[in-house]
Amino acid sequence: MAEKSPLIVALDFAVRSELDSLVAKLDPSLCRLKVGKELFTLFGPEVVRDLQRRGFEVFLDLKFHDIPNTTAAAVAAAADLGVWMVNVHASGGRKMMSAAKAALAPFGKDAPLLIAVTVLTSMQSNELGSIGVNDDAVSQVGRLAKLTADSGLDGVVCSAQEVSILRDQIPDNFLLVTPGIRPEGSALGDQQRVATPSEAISMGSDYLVIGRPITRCADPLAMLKQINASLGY
Ligand SMILES: O=c1ccn([C@@H]2O[C@H](COP(=O)(O)O)[C@@H](O)[C@H]2O)c(=O)[nH]1
Repeated sequence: MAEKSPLIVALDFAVRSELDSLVAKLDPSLCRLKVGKELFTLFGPEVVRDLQRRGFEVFLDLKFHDIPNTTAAAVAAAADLGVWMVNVHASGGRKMMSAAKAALAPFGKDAPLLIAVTVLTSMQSNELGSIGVNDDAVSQVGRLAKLTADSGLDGVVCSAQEVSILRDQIPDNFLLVTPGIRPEGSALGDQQRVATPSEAISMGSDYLVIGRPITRCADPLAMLKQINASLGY
């Protein structure tokens, strides 16, 4: 078992005071934090620096998806910011992902982990045809995970439902980061391919991304501690 909790709390907030009030209750020994598109668009890199000053490792979840030159520059900018993890969309292709990985070479051991999003956890297999994918989610995730590994990245974002199948297809140290985590009794919201924290860990997820079930519950700290305890942390 890893020494530190595998939980990454997704900070999806529009109101700065609500963010600050939650973060003040958390502790870097309990979780890492994820800054996504909403928070970064509203508050910019300073919000990342603020979380880092408080001792948190930050996953910058901006899911870059652009031509190789632009994506590589964006990933290098994230590395300059000192984030722990950053991501791109695997559907940007091999050239884009390889360029992003190459852009991290100058950062050496200080480079962030670079992972790629496969199929969003808000999508079901039956929606993939509408975006030109004539396969189910498991097959498409497997295809994009292999492409990501071949492009030299550190791992993928997928749902916990694909993890046990993926483990047979990818290198041992390839990271599987799984959102769509819902503790028993939590509302699914827009998530479709879901698992409980214990299911995700027992299937082999390395990191669990959890937002609303923690951030929108009456006592976020108690919920975070309860999930950690259920996983043995
Ligand atoms: O496939 C994906 C990729 C990213 N996410 C992000 O994870 C969190 C999940 O938040 P919840 O409130 O627990 O649903 C959110 O920030 C997404 O942008 C994802 O859900 N699925």
